Amino acid sequence: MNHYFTTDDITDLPDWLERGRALAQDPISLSHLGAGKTICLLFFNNSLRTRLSTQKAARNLGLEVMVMNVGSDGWNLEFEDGVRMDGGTAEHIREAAGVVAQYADLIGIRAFPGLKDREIDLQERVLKGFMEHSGIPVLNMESATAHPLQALADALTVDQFQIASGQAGQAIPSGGKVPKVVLSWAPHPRALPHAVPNSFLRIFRRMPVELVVTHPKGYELSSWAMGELKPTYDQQAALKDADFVYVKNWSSYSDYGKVLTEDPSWMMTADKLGHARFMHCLPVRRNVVVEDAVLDGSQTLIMEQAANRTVAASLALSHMLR
Ligand SMILES: NCCC[C@H](NC(=O)CCC(=O)O)C(=O)O
Ligand SMILES: NC(=O)OP(=O)(O)O
Repeated sequence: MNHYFTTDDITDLPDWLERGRALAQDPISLSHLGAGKTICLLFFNNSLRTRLSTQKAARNLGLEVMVMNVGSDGWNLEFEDGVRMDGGTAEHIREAAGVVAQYADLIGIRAFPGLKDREIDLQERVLKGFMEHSGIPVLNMESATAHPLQALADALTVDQFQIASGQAGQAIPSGGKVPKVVLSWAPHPRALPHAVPNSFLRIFRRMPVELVVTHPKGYELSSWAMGELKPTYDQQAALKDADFVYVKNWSSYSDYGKVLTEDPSWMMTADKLGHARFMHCLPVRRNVVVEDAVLDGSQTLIMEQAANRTVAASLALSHMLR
């Protein structure tokens, strides 16, 4: 069963990037793949980009699309086995997943973490419940721990801008030096998940880049995300000679789900960015995470990232359909 749950489901990343470049040029070249099949997209949380780009990609592949805001319009789901359901949950994941599979050939799911209980969030009960009980391929549209569609779009974007500097598909500029990519934490008033930085690091650890992570103390990410990487707590030092700066807030992982600081000195500014390209997954809070001058300036890649979300979804769906 070909799920797309994390970027680890990509076995040959250079091949995916190459096929992504072709799909960006000719988005309907695989329109036969999904003919006669249906995908059901289930949203437990808000979305703009994921919802629209996944629908667009599905249609480009010839799929029929059904979308449901299951968080607000569906029944409250039970995930525990063997319980007496006389409380707040009306339907068990076993029936819900099996029923969706009666109407669809593929399922896409967005289900954010509660950010209250780390062990529960790490279980990925929604995504794994659908993977276990539906019997059909499942697409992760941002779960508790991973956002593999965003990360693939980000990898495609860096790859694309290295092509622009003359080294097609290598992500290596002509001088032979690999690009320096910096993930920089930013302040935010709310507690946000770890899915975006986790998947960003999981995929960029496999790219031919120099990867640097910077954040305040207390915001260390999991060893699953970081691997051998060590964070630097000095943002200015981290940003020196950067080629791509990826800005994102996340809440504490060790003091789980807490906002430890909103220190505005971590906000990205045009001055700090220097000559680097700016990246963010969006949605972004202006003048909290990043100042207007960066978002409205010429070094931003946010629209290219958003465009590549359709390419990423096409790659993931074609993997699932094969
Ligand atoms: N899908 C992209 C990011 C989604 C989510 N951001 C948010 O919820 C921001 C909401 C706000 O700014 O209030 C996150 O960080 O994982
Ligand atoms: N970047 C992203 O996933 O955006 P949405 O939350 O709007 O889908």
